[in-house]
Amino acid sequence: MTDPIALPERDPGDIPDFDQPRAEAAVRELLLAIGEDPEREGLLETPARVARAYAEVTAGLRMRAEDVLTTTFDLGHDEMVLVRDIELWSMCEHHLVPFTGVAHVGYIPAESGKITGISKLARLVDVYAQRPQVQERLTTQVVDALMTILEARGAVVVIEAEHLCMTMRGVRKAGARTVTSAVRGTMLTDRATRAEAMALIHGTTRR
Ligand SMILES: Nc1nc2c(ncn2[C@@H]2O[C@H](COP(=O)(O)OP(=O)(O)OP(=O)(O)O)[C@@H](O)[C@H]2O)c(=O)[nH]1
Ligand SMILES: [Zn+2]
Repeated sequence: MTDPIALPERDPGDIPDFDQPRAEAAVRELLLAIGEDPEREGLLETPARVARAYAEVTAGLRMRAEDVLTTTFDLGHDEMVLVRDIELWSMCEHHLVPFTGVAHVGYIPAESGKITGISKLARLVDVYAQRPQVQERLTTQVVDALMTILEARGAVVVIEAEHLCMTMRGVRKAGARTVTSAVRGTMLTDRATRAEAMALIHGTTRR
């Protein structure tokens, strides 16, 4: 059985284009299944709208991490870079409802000092967030991309998110936040570095 967390990365080239008519037909079916009338005025455009919304929130399936981490500079900077509180919207693959929160993404550049633009770290989060996901996989995919594509010496990703499948339905526990973290390379092996990253993430060095 394949490990549901460590899903093998699919090449976006192997993923068919978003099938708008098929998605519209499925939404229409869902409306019928819940006992609604897809022909009533307010719902006439709904299948097309919902389909477009799904295309948007799953756009990451057709994107490659290496295509967003393109801009790299050789600044000779080899100290930690960390972007905190990157807003995040993703979709839980179990219920297809959103989970939302923040990602904190940090890395220690390669010795060559190869770094990327800070906005690219936020784009990287979106590449993996805009797909049906589980939070654990999202976390490890982002950290592994930093290690392989930027050849970072170390990397850390912490995600704090609220899952609507836990708040709007099911167990209905509003406010519960799930925290996941993934740590690689020197961030894992060097205690001081790791402590520095965690202090930055938790904002204890802010003042
Ligand atoms: N580990 C993990 N679990 C998740 C994530 N998103 C949703 N889940 C959980 O996936 C589980 C699916 O469990 P099931 O028992 O099959 O589904 P369910 O009957 O709808 O479960 P309830 O949500 O408890 O009502 C639930 O416990 C969800 O809370 C995630 O990102 N990571
Ligand atoms: Zn869910």
